Amino acid sequence: MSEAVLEVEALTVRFGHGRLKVTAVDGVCLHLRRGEALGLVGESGSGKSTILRAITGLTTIAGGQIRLDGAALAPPRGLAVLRRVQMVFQDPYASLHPRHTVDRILSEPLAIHRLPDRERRILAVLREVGLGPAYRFRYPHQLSGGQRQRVAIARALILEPEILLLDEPTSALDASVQAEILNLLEALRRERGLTFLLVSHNLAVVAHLCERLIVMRGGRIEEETTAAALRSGTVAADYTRRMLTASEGFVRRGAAPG
Ligand SMILES: Nc1ncnc2c1ncn2[C@@H]1O[C@H](COP(=O)(O)OP(=O)(O)OP(=O)(O)O)[C@@H](O)[C@H]1O
Repeated sequence: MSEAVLEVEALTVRFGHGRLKVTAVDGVCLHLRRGEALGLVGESGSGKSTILRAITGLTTIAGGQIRLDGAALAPPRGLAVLRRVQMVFQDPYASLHPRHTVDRILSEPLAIHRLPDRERRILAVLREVGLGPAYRFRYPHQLSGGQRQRVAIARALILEPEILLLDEPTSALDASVQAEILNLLEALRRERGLTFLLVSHNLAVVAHLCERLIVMRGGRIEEETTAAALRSGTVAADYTRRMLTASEGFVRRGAAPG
């Protein structure tokens, strides 16, 4: 078994001041091995997105440590770290600049990271996410929701990251498009040997992409389990069982997204 590429140790994140202080993440530990896909599930407000934001350095941490290949990350994140760990957000409508073409959206990270071969990289990554060169000079409003999310994935991939942090990557999409994007992500992980940390409220989505998952509740880890245990309904915590029941039809339909 390979070593952990990403380690989160006793991560604590707080927001607000005084009596309004909220502990959004409370001593969370998680480890990701290279090439693994780990899911983070849990009710709204349980701290899932905050963990991803803390890893990328978008959120200041109050305690704990985040390590990449054994090296502790300090704020602000350097370009080398940002290149290795890329994030894909839920809403491709909000995450793509409305007045920038796909070409410009994909060129920007290359310019920031001073990567050569712009032309070759853009055409290659568009092909990889299933969009031909015809899409290169379109604006986001000239794309469907699924195509926009493909562009958002291409923008992350163009830097050749090792780890993708996926924050509800399919929940803004129609069910049929969700399945296409999940299949694309699965293929990319296999072909590029990527490591995924996926946040989703949808247990079927997590079971589709991840072998292992962590159930969050109130900023803490409630249970660590596997997709196989979810499918067979053999989860330990009552809370996880209730989530499973609430994910209507999950057990009956197996791990199909929807
Ligand atoms: N920037 C912020 N300022 C203040 N409080 C915040 C901020 N970001 C998150 N929180 C609070 O931290 C807690 C955890 O939020 P977080 O977004 O991580 O939850 P989540 O599990 O991702 O929820 P959801 O599934 O709804 O996205 C919540 O109580 C939220 O209100």
